[in-house]
Amino acid sequence: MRVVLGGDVVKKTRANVSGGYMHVYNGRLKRGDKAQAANLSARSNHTCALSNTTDWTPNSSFFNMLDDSGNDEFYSRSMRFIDWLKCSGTAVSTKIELADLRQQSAGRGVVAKEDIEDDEELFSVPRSSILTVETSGLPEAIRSDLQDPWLSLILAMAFEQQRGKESPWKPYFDVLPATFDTLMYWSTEELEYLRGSAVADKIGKQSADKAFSEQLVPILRQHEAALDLAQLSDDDLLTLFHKMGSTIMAYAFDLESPSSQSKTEGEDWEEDSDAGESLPKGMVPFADMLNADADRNNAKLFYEDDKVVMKTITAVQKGEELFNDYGPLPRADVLRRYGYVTDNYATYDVFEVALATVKDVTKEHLKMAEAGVHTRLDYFDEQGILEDGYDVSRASSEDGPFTDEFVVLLNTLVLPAADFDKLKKKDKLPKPELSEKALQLLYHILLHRRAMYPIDDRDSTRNPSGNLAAASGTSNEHRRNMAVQIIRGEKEVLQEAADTVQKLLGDGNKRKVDTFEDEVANMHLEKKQKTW
Ligand SMILES: C[S@@+](CC[C@H](N)C(=O)[O-])C[C@H]1O[C@@H](n2cnc3c(N)ncnc32)[C@H](O)[C@@H]1O
Repeated sequence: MRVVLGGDVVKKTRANVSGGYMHVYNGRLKRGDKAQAANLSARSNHTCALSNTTDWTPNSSFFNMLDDSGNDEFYSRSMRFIDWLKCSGTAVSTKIELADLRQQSAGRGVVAKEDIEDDEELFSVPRSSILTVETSGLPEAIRSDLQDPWLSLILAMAFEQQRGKESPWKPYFDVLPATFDTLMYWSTEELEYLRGSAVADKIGKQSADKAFSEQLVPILRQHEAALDLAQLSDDDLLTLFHKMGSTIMAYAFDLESPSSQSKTEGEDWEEDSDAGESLPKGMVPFADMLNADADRNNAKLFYEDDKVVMKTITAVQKGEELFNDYGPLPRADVLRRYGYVTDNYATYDVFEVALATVKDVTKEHLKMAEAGVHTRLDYFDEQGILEDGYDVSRASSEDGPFTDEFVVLLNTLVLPAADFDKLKKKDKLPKPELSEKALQLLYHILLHRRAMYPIDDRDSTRNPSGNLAAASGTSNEHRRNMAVQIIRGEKEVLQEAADTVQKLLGDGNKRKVDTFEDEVANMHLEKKQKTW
């Protein structure tokens, strides 16, 4: 049995995708080596003249978003960025181009303009062009006050952004997002569209505010004379830090040393969610222009001593988009961290059963006293396997819908007292195969969990006044549509879990009504009647 101490368990992850906040700002990050980043010499300013290049001008086919007037701000920013990349030593294959994917609501992306073979180099970025705490101009006195890699990079980026034209990174900042659809930026009303999903509890805005206010702001106030940044009000600083944090979450990489990159694409490995937290983070210009779409991943970043190299990991045909790997994320997490949703991640959808729900249903269904439930949970905790919540996956997922930890917990909870005492004496746990009693308990947990979602999709998309949310085409409508997909996905997973349990129960399943949904509807009705 896999034992994980708290936190999300990421199964068969190809990139280390950690969760949580400070941890909110934790995105598509890979394993790294602190020493490597520390060895980087401070970055010299990019001073090369822009807009003088020949092969990356608007007339070249490298870039395909020409508009008639040539005045498109999106376009001109892209061109300045391309110029800047060249100045900073980034080498790009002639087989790819930065593309305008706004029509697909995907911003910029990278597309093959010729067939590309497997394992071909797409571009390389010198380590000195990666924006890190060390390569930024953040004064040494401030750097040395900061230990946390997230907070350090947030401050370094905020510092560079605030320098405006003085910053060597200006053309890069100009192609980074100014606004976000990540959950951090959803209003309370918009978050209501996600009612039932555990994702809304994972945003962590308050803990970020606390870390910014208690750690970053005081450091800046101490070094006021040295930084323009310190002239901002506390509120403006928090806004800027959130913007930088959200950018890092969706764009930054963990900086690996070549020796640490031993795991290969497609290899099965597991990582607990905190593994990437302490690694040095960096913004890798151009590598972060690749979008991602679940299993359509066809490129990967490789770490060499003095540069990072993006290579294909499969043959790519002309016209195809190049995709990086953000990991096997449920759509709720893709939305939370990256602010978009595509069907291709649906296969990774989960719903979470909070430990509190397990406790409540156990007490109700098994008529067990609070103390009895706690004795068992305490034992589970002593064994180091108690979690705040348990993810349930698609029935078709490789390891099945229920994790071993969840199964063992349920089996433990339903044991008769004498059997539990025996188990405890032997310092053992039940086998990870659901007993019949555990299946019955699980079915009730699923019913309760399902009742936490609105009875139909329209309920979650009504705003608090009961009206359907804003008109089509608005940002609010876009967010509502994304939320509907998340909630539908989670409800599907719930239905699949219920089907699995019913199947396993077989003849032992003497339900009052035929379907899971009917039982949930009855529960809703009973609840309503009780409140009348
Ligand atoms: C690393 S950046 C990729 C470059 C980005 N498209 C841009 O224009 O800056 C990650 C962001 O790209 C967008 N993105 C990535 N993959 C996407 C996809 N398959 N569909 C839509 N948007 C996507 C999301 O906004 C995400 O937060």
